[in-house]
Amino acid sequence: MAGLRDDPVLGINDIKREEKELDTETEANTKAEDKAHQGQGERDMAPPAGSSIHRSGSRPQLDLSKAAIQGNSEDRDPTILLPNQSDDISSHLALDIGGSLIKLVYFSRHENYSIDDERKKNVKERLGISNGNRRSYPILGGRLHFVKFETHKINECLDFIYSKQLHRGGIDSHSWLPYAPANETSVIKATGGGAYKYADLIKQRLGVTLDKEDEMDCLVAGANFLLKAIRHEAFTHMEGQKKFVQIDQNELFPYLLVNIGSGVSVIKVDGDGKFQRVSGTNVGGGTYWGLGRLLTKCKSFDELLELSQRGDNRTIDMLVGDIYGGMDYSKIGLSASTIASSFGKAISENKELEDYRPEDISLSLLRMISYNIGQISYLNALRFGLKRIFFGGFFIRGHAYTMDTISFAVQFWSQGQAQAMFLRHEGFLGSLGAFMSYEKHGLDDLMVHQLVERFPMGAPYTGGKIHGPPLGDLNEKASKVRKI
Ligand SMILES: Nc1ncnc2c1ncn2[C@@H]1O[C@H](COP(=O)(O)OP(=O)(O)O)[C@@H](O)[C@H]1O
Ligand SMILES: CC(C)(COP(=O)(O)O)[C@@H](O)C(=O)NCCC(=O)O
Repeated sequence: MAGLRDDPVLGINDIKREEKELDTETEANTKAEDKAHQGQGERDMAPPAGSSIHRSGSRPQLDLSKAAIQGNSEDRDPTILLPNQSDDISSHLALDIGGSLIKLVYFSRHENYSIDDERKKNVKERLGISNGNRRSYPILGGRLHFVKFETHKINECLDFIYSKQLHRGGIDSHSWLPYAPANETSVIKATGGGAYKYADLIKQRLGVTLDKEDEMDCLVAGANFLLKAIRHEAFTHMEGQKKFVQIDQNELFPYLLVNIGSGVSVIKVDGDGKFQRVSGTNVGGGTYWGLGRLLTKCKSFDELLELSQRGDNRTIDMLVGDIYGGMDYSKIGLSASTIASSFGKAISENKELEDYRPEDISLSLLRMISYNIGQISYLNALRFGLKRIFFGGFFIRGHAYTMDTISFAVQFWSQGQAQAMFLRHEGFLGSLGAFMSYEKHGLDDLMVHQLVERFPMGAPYTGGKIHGPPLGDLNEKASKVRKI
């Protein structure tokens, strides 16, 4: 094939030979993929080669069949592979502009797309195989990427979008989609309050209009997509142990979704598009970061979280034992180590304000807010008789102590009847929902049992390391409560 790359003018025999090669390569790729699945012991879950979800009409669509997380089980905000994606979707980008963070989801074609592929595309087009706006040959996969920026640094986010030309369908979209109308991507989907607040700025900087989607609709759509379509998305986290949970699609609803962003929304989800926001609290992620910054002078959220890992909250929090002379208050099920009053010990007359360590303050604050949210969540689950509570939002930050505290509160108050679960794409529910809203991507058509996970099945589910004092012996405390 020497010289082909340099010489775009091909003879008909070259074109036919190219065409044959293309088909052979496609077949080989399919086989290789099937083999890879077999190697993971997941052959039974893979659909027959070439099968994909039902698609109607001739508009390019997102193909979620075989959608899977890329990377190992501990990766943060992992990329989602779409191995069967064959259409080059123009809806490349969606935004969730929240009170604290901007979340981006964007689609890219498979990285291996190369000049070779461009050559094959030309061949197809010359042969007249191209089918209007729909290609009739696979582009062999794509990816969903997840990126976030701080909302107050929105200009950095816009620079990023511009540098990758995401608002115009990606950096190489013009060579790829020569037939796409120039204004096709001039509207991008956006949700969150910032979709209203920053609409003018975005129009000014990128020349695009935001098509605004309701934040709650998007949160629910994003959560349902992840819970139905992505294996190893949801997990429990107790005493430092992370365990993935496989959710039977038929038993998913109803569930409680608690999104801990700047503030907290509590949503009862009954189905796709069927939900009710049943509660909320203004004591959320913004409270931890805002109050934490005031009290510790930390420069970043992560610095505040790191501080908490070296903290001991017992110097700040008033424990039951502090009040009861070191004893449990067993009659009402409280051990001596239970926090009786968050920050209650910071009133000591023997200490100056400077004597309270930022590390301890950060941990007290983290425990107070996480525990409180866990408790409110449990009460709402109880209100509606729900057993499963999924937590999303970037307050969680994949942080082991935060998740353990929330789980502890749910477990303790429900006496083990309700379960807290977390999502690997915790903070991207809204942006995913906005992305999905470009089209009805046919979630109902998805044969979820056919979806496969790409990281090795044998990956250890170790969970994050716990820093800080133990939360307490849950079994001991719970049994005490039951005795009352
Ligand atoms: N880098 C960060 N900067 C600011 N807040 C962060 C960061 N990482 C995690 N957080 C936490 O995430 C919260 C925002 O979560 P998010 O789900 O993005 O909500 P929102 O939509 O309100 O921005 C913050 O209030 C803070 O607690
Ligand atoms: C107003 C919000 C929906 C905005 O979402 P966010 O940017 O915090 O993710 C949220 O902050 C919230 O639900 N606050 C709690 C308000 C309340 O119920 O008291």
